[in-house]
Amino acid sequence: MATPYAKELEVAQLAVQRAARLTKRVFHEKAKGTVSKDDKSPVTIGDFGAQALIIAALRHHFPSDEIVAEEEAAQLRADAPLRDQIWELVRTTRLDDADAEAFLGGAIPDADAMLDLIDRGSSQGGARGRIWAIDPIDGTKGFLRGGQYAVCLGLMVDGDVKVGVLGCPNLPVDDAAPLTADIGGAHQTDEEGRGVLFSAVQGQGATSRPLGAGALREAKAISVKPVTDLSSATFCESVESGHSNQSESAQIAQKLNITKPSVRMDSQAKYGSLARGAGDIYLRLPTSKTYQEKIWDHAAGDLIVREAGGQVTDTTGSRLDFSVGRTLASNKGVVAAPAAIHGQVIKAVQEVLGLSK
Ligand SMILES: Nc1ncnc2c1ncn2[C@@H]1O[C@H](COP(=O)(O)O)[C@@H](O)[C@H]1OP(=O)(O)O
Ligand SMILES: [Mg+2]
Ligand SMILES: [Mg+2]
Ligand SMILES: [Mg+2]
Repeated sequence: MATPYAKELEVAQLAVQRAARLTKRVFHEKAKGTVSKDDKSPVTIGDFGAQALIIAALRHHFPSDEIVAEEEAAQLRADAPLRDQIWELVRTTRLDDADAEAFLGGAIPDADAMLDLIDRGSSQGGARGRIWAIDPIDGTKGFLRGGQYAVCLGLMVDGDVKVGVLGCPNLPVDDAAPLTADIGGAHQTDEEGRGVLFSAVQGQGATSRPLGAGALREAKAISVKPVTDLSSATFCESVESGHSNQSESAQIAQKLNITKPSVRMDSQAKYGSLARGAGDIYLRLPTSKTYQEKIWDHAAGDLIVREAGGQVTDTTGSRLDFSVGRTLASNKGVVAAPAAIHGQVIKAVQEVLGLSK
């Protein structure tokens, strides 16, 4: 019997790898074609281009699947120079391996087809059927700042995440590298030391491999690091204080007798770092009563950490619920940690947030 979701996994891994290749080209450009969206958050030509490439591959293999993606093409339809800049990027980005490129369905025919593909990400999500969640660049602020970012893709079936893939071009390849916020010293070029592809299928464990430019590279099984002494634990959180309450996380760390300062890192790279034991705890504490986390910001990371032996819940201790639409409308915040200590962490979170019963 074939391994469940083997094809979805392979398509997702190669699609993320190809999209990451496009984002790396933009990352090294001075001008990243940044425009601001109606919610004032930034988006670059890399976000749009990566979304087009990923959706092209998904449509080629799974044409009747639904897609929830962060970006939409409306702005591009009204801005021909921006559209053409993105089209040039998309047209010229492919995997080095001809078989892998053909497997993804080959080139997008023209700029209009590219716009239509970007707009295929408008599903409202929900609890029924096969729905992909795409964040083409998660951590756009990190991307613009020269920090960490991630190309994120997850597949939900009836609201339950079955496949998760994260492409993290700026994380060190070495799973054992200490967790640092910066992207490695100047000596580390892309090729030699950076770029990781994390993936997981429900019930089949989690892996990491070097992010390649062609066929998939050799994978290694990964797992969270068992924490014996909490006081030496490393906890990570957003760089952006607007995305997570950093004073509350400091109080929680104090309650847990954690002495090391937090590692502040952009994007779902934090989930990947936990899954391979580089970080121990991820705290994402609400900064507003109304903000609802997007499903594309968490689907892949949630599965990868849990398949690596971690536990991921919101601040009340409930699992993240991906079945209620484009957002995690029934959750507040995120707490991720090795399963053995998650209960202790949640207790401290609830005491500090005043949620304890
Ligand atoms: N108030 C908020 N609370 C939590 N996450 C937020 C908030 N505002 C934006 N985000 C999202 O945080 C994600 C990045 O997470 P991190 O800070 O850990 O890198 C982005 O996808 C960003 O969405 P957006 O793309 O709309 O800005
Ligand atoms: Mg965004
Ligand atoms: Mg995001
Ligand atoms: Mg994004």
